[in-house]
Amino acid sequence: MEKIGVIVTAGGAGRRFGGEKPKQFLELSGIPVIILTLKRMVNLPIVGQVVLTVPENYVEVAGDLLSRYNLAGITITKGGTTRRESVFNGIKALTGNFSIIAVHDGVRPFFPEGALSEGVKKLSEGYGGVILAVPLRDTVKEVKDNVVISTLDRSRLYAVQTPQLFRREALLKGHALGEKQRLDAVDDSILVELCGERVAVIPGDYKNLKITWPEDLEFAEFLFTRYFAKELL
Ligand SMILES: Nc1ccn([C@@H]2O[C@H](COP(=O)(O)OP(=O)(O)OP(=O)(O)O)[C@@H](O)[C@H]2O)c(=O)n1
Ligand SMILES: C[C@](O)(CO)[C@H](O)COP(=O)(O)O
Repeated sequence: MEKIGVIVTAGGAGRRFGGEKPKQFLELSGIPVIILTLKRMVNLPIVGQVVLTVPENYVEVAGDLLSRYNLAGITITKGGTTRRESVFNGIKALTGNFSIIAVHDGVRPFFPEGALSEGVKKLSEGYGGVILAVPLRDTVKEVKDNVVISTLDRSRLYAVQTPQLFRREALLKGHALGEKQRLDAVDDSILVELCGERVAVIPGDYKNLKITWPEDLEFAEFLFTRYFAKELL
């Protein structure tokens, strides 16, 4: 099986979450979120190398955490001001010459276990990238000044998740464009899309929560206890 390079990006400040410590270092049942994400990632047979990005002033903290939780072989690098810059730093820190690179949010500890292998399978059909997404479950309306403009066709609307997998050249091309135009990209897929690459969607999971707002941590605690504690404790 061909191994892939993985960037776990955790270089953000967590402004929407708020608080002193970036959300990736907060704990679920006593274990830092970023450690849970890495623990579920590093031992997957498909993973050849993991690069972790963290805010510059957390590089040492992250190193100590990896030692404390016996997570060996992970390269730590400093993040950037934006997610795009952090991932770009991560790409530069990958030492293996992987033809497929996955990017994953450090604050999504509950990604589906088979996501990377499913993504690799889908990429082999000739796509530049593969992303995880789930169909929107709610009715969605466009609203302006508290008045409904329209009701959208939700059958075409998906909520996007990570991991996202890319052919190396497609990701490099996307990030080169992002650097050149100083784009503030919400994900890596958009950079690859802008280069004209086709990006496929495979099923994500509603449990693949991104910890963004304070109440997400409470929900994550529930998900952890209910579904993941057995695997991780
Ligand atoms: N400069 C940044 C910004 C974000 N991220 C990472 O990208 C993922 C998803 O981003 P988001 O939830 O937006 O994180 P933050 O930027 O930390 O949050 P906020 O936008 O609320 O400040 C997180 O794992 C976050 O750490 C990153 O590596 N570098
Ligand atoms: C890639 C991503 O996780 C897609 O959900 C991204 O980080 C989302 O950022 P958002 O600004 O919180 O939507």
